[in-house]
Amino acid sequence: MSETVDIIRSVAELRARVRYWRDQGLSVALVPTMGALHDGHLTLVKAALELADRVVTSVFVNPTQFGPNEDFSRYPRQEEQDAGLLADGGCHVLYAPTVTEMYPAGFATSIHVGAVSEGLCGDIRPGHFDGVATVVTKLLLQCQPHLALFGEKDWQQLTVLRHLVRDLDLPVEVVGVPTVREVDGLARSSRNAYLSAAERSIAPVLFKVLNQIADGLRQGGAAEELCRQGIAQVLEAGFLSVDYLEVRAADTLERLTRLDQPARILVAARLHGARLIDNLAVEPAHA
Ligand SMILES: Nc1ncnc2c1ncn2[C@@H]1O[C@H](COP(=O)(O)OP(=O)(O)OP(=O)(O)O)[C@@H](O)[C@H]1O
Ligand SMILES: CC(C)(CO)[C@@H](O)C(=O)[O-]
Ligand code: BAL
Repeated sequence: MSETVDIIRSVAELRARVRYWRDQGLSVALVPTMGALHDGHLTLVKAALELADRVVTSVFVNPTQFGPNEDFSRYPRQEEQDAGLLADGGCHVLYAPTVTEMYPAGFATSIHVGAVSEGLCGDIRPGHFDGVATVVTKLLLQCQPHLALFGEKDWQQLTVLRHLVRDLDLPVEVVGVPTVREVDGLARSSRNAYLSAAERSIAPVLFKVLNQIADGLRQGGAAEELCRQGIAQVLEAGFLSVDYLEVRAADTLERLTRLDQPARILVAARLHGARLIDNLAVEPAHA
């Protein structure tokens, strides 16, 4: 384990470091994050260290993926603590560019990934996935890693980024990492820090409902009815609203009525303190 992690803030310095590694024949993995690191992020770093010789973790709270009424200004920022966690986790470089390094004056380009960006979080957070696709393209071109790792917790994001890399022939392998959960099933998320104690005790109902719907689908149930019951259960538990609870094809994110192909059940719901998302894989018996 390293005791410190090198902090790099400029594209030029990051490029030089990665070129130096590549010249030595070392492989490089990038773990993009928005910081406030938790076990979910550290699991991505651990997976990256198993797959590559050198690991860069980026911490950048990307303004362009937040809507005007979202939590950009209050999103947790704790670089010193993040640097300590990354050092303990064996990460080699923390890449933490400033907003002006990432978006210099006059920046005017945006990347839109069609189809899989629409619906679900794409409808609820207009422009969100354009912001994500644009910043991830920049991070990939700045770092030029062999691999980039993303969490399955953000399944629509992972799907969008797989399409982005495929459609633009970006020379990087996208690796998805299964969701890391608390013991009661709640997906680890930086935004869990916004929850009050009472909300924290309600939050695991999301994972419970996802599992119930998966069981219902495996028994031949109709997706729409199972989701309708699930929404009622989430609201009854104390959530203020449900943005969506849907069964989609795992790869194309097309809406499914029954479990006739590998699927993902995806949910986003709001407590007073935070909007939480989660999802669960479910496969037909003879997929
Ligand atoms: N519980 C988790 N398990 C696996 N991967 C995760 C988990 N939480 C986050 N990640 C992944 O870490 C990367 C960085 O995510 P991010 O920094 O937005 O953290 P987050 O906890 O998802 O925060 P937020 O509260 O903003 O959703 C993404 O690829 C995300 O999918
Ligand atoms: C991929 C990402 C780092 C892009 O800002 C962000 O959307 C996240 O943390 O999931
Ligand atoms: N983890 C997804 C980033 C976002 O919610 O903006």
